[in-house]
Amino acid sequence: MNLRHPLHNTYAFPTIAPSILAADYTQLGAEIESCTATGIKWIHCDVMDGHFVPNISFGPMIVEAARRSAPEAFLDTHLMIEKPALYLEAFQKAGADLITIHAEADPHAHRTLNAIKAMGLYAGVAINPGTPLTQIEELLPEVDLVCVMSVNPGFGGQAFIKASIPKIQRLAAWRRQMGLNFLIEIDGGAGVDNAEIIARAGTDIIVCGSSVFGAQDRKERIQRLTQKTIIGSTDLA
Ligand SMILES: O=C(CO)[C@@H](O)[C@H](O)COP(=O)(O)O
Repeated sequence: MNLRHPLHNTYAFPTIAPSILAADYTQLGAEIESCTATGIKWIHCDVMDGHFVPNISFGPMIVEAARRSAPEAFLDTHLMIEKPALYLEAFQKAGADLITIHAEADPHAHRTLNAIKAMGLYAGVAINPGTPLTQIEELLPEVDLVCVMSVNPGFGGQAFIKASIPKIQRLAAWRRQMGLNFLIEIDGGAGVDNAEIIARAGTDIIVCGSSVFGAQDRKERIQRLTQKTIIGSTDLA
């Protein structure tokens, strides 16, 4: 039996989470509003430091701008940075609801995850495509969310790594066997062509960057993505 995370009381899963990494920053507010106007309730913020990943994106100032653009949205803040513990307070002040750290970036991930929860935020752990699930086994009882990277982190618009599907299926099986309720997120290369199979694997949150922000007709794209996830999760039930 699947245990329900408390966030199920507020959000319908599976959900699409647009990643603002792919947004047009000359009009970030309008970009975010084009998603929330279509019913999107989760916004994914990809923070990159140029050390943990070979690219620099943005920091707390943009997360804070996203918060002002979407006061009601759930701000899912994915830290692809070294020493994440140093920046928790800055992202909390910026308005993050959930902070995800990378298992590979923090030798004290257990302590950092508990520090996030002690701030009253939700805590997530992410793993790269080359990182086995066994590396986070001991962290699973501590987290609200596991983010399975389906591309090597650092850039939007990359091809989906298919081995992420059996990885999600194994993680969903562990969740059942361990009696845990963490949410499962996939990040990278998701779109209309694979949203259904991703949802069918047991994914709760499907991060979509270029698929959403690359679409001229934002509403139509979000509706199609949502439809695909519903079909996939219905098969699951
Ligand atoms: O986080 C990353 C890369 O590190 C990206 O995967 C984006 O969050 C999603 O972008 P698309 O792959 O959907 O363009």
